[in-house]
Amino acid sequence: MTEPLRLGIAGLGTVGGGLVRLLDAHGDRLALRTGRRIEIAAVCARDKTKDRGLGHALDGVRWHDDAVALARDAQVDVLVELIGGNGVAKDAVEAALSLGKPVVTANKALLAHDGLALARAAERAGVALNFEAAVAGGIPVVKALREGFAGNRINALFGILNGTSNYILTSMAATGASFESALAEAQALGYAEADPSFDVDGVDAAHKLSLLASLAFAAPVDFSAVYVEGIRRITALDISFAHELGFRIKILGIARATDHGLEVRVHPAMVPEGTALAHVDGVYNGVVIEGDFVDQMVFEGRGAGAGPTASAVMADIVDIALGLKLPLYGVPVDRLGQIAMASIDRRIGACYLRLSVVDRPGVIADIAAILRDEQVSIESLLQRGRAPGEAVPVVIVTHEVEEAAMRRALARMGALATVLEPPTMIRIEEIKRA
Ligand SMILES: NC(=O)C1=CN([C@@H]2O[C@H](COP(=O)(O)OP(=O)(O)OC[C@H]3O[C@@H](n4cnc5c(N)ncnc54)[C@H](O)[C@@H]3O)[C@@H](O)[C@H]2O)C=CC1
Ligand SMILES: N[C@@H](CC=O)C(=O)O
Ligand code: NA
Repeated sequence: MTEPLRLGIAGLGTVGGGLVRLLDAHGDRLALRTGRRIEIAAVCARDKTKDRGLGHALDGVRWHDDAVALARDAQVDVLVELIGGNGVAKDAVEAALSLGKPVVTANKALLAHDGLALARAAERAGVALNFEAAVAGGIPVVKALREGFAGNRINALFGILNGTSNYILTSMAATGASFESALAEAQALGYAEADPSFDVDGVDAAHKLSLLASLAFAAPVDFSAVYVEGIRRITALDISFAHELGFRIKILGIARATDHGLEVRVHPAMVPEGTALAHVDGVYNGVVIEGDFVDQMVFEGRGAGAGPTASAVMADIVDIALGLKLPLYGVPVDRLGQIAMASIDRRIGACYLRLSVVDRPGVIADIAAILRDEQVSIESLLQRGRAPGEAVPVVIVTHEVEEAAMRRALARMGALATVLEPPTMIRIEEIKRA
């Protein structure tokens, strides 16, 4: 057996703790697989005294209070960054790369903002910067895109990329849980980000989507170019109407090459019931990738949580132990292309609209007139209940419409005195086969 591979683990929370447990359980198996013992040389976290329930797994392991000092520790061969965010995590990753040490990270926020510079630093140092855990948790989707799909031009990829928001939407639909209580459960299970608004506002999914799109299209996709909308405005009423109309509400990340550029968007969507993604529930993520030769492939698995995320982190460590080293975005930074982004205004697709209107003759006629003026064609209209003079919900499903026209119509409908709240619009995504 050759020299051990000595890890420095920065962060001992959900993922770091999971990794320690995984190595404790599978150290022998991993040594057989890689021909090297994978050992923890040093760790770093905020609170040295905290009981993390890790038994004796960290006995004799050196402790650092500072993640950069951990990265620089001469006994550390690989930095495993599991702190998160763009502060000390970034400093530690940069410190490791500058010393020619490979890095494994689960930090999508860091890579979505600084991935290009860090990819350059890793290439300069001639080491790997692996991030399988950063996207779709335990699903090996980075590996799939970087290796398995290498022979394809990718036409589109889309899916459910955030476990916490999927958990919330699923709980609201299945048990009638409130948004707040479902979020609290997801937090208690270790699924949520340190700032859970990243989960519920679509930011985390957008971080992940920008990474997947960069890999898929071999061009850096700036996170700020991603259109982002979260799930806060989704109500139990929308969920129930969705079911009635044959849909499930999911928050999707979509990256698709179109004639007017690359669409990269994250938003709640009505997903047809007969598709695989409609049944990806709870903390599970689902990713669909369309390659020109391989056609469509669907991946499903746990997108968050200690075990699945640690599994992805360990897969990256094993690659390093085996000497596998691939560029962050699949191709070296100086061979990456440029790609024009399509504005969300150019999206063409059907929409679900829900309006809270005064139950009074003529209201629907006013709404229909606006839709006619903006050339929005109605597929169906549903009014539930009867409450003369009071508020009632009206649901409209449109035919395909350009986003810009839909928005103009929404603004005009929202301005009607008889429309009592800003209208809700949820895009209907016609997903072929998957
Ligand atoms: N929890 C999950 O299911 C998943 C998390 N991730 C990513 O993994 C990373 C870690 O996430 P979690 O384990 O959930 O977070 P966590 O909050 O459970 O753990 C963070 C750890 O970092 C330590 N830490 C925080 N600030 C520090 C500092 N300034 N110096 C040293 N240590 C510090 C904390 O003490 C804690 O041990 C994040 O980048 C997150 O986005 C990725 C996939 C799934
Ligand atoms: N907070 C994230 C964790 C994994 O990336 C999620 O809920 O998906
Ligand atoms: Na993954």
